[in-house]
Amino acid sequence: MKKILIISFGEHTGLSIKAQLKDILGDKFEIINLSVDDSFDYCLYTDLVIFSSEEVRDICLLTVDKEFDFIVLKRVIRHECIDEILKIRENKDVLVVNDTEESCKEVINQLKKQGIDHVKYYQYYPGISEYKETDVAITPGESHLVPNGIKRVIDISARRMDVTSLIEVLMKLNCIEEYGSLVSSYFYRDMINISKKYINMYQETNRLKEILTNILDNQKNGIIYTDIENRVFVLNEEAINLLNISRQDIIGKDIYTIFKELKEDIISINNREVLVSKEKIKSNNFYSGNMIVLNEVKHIHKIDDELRKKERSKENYARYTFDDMVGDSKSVTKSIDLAKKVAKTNSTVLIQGETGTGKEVLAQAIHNESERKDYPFIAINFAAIPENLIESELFGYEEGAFTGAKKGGKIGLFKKAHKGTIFLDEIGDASLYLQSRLLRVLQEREITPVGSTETIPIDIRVIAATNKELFEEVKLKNFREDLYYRLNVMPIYSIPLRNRKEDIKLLLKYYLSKVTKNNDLSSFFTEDAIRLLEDYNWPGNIRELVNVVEYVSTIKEIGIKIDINDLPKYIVELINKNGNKDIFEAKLSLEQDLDEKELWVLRKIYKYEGIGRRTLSIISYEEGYDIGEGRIRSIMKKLRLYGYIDINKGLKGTKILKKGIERVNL
Ligand SMILES: Nc1ncnc2c1ncn2[C@@H]1O[C@H](COP(=O)(O)OP(=O)(O)OP(=O)(O)O)[C@@H](O)[C@H]1O
Repeated sequence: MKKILIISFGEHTGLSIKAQLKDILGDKFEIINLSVDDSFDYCLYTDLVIFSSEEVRDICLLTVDKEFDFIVLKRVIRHECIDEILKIRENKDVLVVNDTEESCKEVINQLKKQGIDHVKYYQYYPGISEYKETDVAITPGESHLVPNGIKRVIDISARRMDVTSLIEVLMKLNCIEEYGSLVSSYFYRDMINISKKYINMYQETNRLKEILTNILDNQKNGIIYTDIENRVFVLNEEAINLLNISRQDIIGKDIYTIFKELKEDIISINNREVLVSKEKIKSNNFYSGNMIVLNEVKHIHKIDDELRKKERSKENYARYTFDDMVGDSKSVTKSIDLAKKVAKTNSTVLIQGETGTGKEVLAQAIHNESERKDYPFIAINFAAIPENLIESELFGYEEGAFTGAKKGGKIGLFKKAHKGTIFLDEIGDASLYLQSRLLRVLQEREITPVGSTETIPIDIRVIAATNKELFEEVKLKNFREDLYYRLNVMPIYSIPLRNRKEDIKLLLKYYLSKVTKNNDLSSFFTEDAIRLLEDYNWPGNIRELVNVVEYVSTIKEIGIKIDINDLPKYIVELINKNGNKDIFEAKLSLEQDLDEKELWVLRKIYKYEGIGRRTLSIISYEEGYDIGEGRIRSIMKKLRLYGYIDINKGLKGTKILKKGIERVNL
């Protein structure tokens, strides 16, 4: 059996050459591999000695003075490993890692010879005293030698024999006839693989190009991509359409032959208003081109419009319509007819009326009957939000406008209401300072966020409401006269329940069917109870009536009608004592309606409007009342039932009502 000896710097290289030879020659030859550091004299008389490189040959021949047959291999970097190296940025420092200095040099030479010379190579091998600090390394199968700190290692595995070297080996061994065809198919296979790879890449690139073109062409915005020299590289259909230019006429052209300058601005292009913006594109952290976006202003308005319509579906939504307004009485019918007419206009509305008469319901119904119904309905209660917060709630603020301001700023309620309706509830409670701010908004129809100098135009309909006699407040100089007249363009009065007694039965029926699904009053109440409820003056108006219905439906037992004694005690006592006259003067009877703890809670709500159950409970412990959160909840329910407070979620919070204030001040 013929023998072949392979000599290389490292064992790894020798083993790889051996494997390649075996792949072609099979087991017909005995193949030994040794390193230059081994003693190889004893086996030099083989049929052929193969040096893995010229450097190896030179070292070996220096130490040996025998004649023997040898060849020096030419080796090449495997094609499948080249792509990764080609992806490295030009002029990047790259470490070439191998087991010895010579083998490092060999790989570097080889890379350069094969034309891969766009990067700067530096050697690294075990024992090197100093080496270039970088974050990319290339190694021919010696990844374990790569020093720490390298982020990307490209393993090109051991280089393979060049075809000419293989033919030389076969000729020296005298077996070219036998193995020639095998060699050609061995290398041919390689070429087929390369071709396959490039065909796949080509197909993939075409597919990606097609996807990219589809994505770009389906954009509503015009998009133009330029290279770093501002030459147009690609653009989509919408850009072609907006610029009214053919693709061929613009590709490769300097973008500044089309646009004088490219700063974010609205410009007119072929009689269309277009918002132009330019952004630098980075690829692997390097500036690689620019993207110019052309956005037709009418599209922006459309998106804004859609967003605002969506906004409506959240908390900024008006639930009530005129269909929800129960009432047959002449006064109510007249008031609803007027409100329906007002709804069709864009005028500011001022709704005045006692608490609980349905001012907010009316405001929502007007909004839903108006052309603004698909846009937000934003309500803000001037009596429920602390004075220092109202300004930023209404007008929003810029980032960093004050300590504690949210990052990115905040959109004010006026801006949120754009295109819709803003409901300024309890406007009579607005401070004089806020009144002057509001006056400006109503006059100028623009807002200035807190901490900003920029004004934002707004298109809103204003509906204000109050349970104060606003004109009296003007006379007392608590309310600005000019603002009063600005608001009082369309005055509507919300009628107290005691002035529309014929609606009481209707309302009882309506809410009974809502709460119990039963709309037969006579099977629910005794006649006396109904009469008493009709006689009652309802100082808390419809809200109080709703609470009473909720109360009686909770305590009602099956088969037993609600009688006078089942009604809330305070109603019965007031009726007995006063024959339904001068209800608010019946202070004595009221004194017994709340126990000490209940009164304490009412007082705290009066003092700290908007206060929550949890805080109330904590304060109660501090002040020695020891009232748990659960008990506070039931006390609050009772206070609401008695018409002393109104419990709202969100911005409004818990609010003391007129009747509650009177009770506290007894
Ligand atoms: N016409 C109506 N028909 C049926 N229910 C009504 C009607 N008007 C008001 N309500 C009901 O009465 C209650 C109080 O209404 P709303 O909050 O609109 O009164 P308000 O006058 O705004 O009160 P406040 O001045 O205390 O804010 C709500 O539960 C509402 O559903």
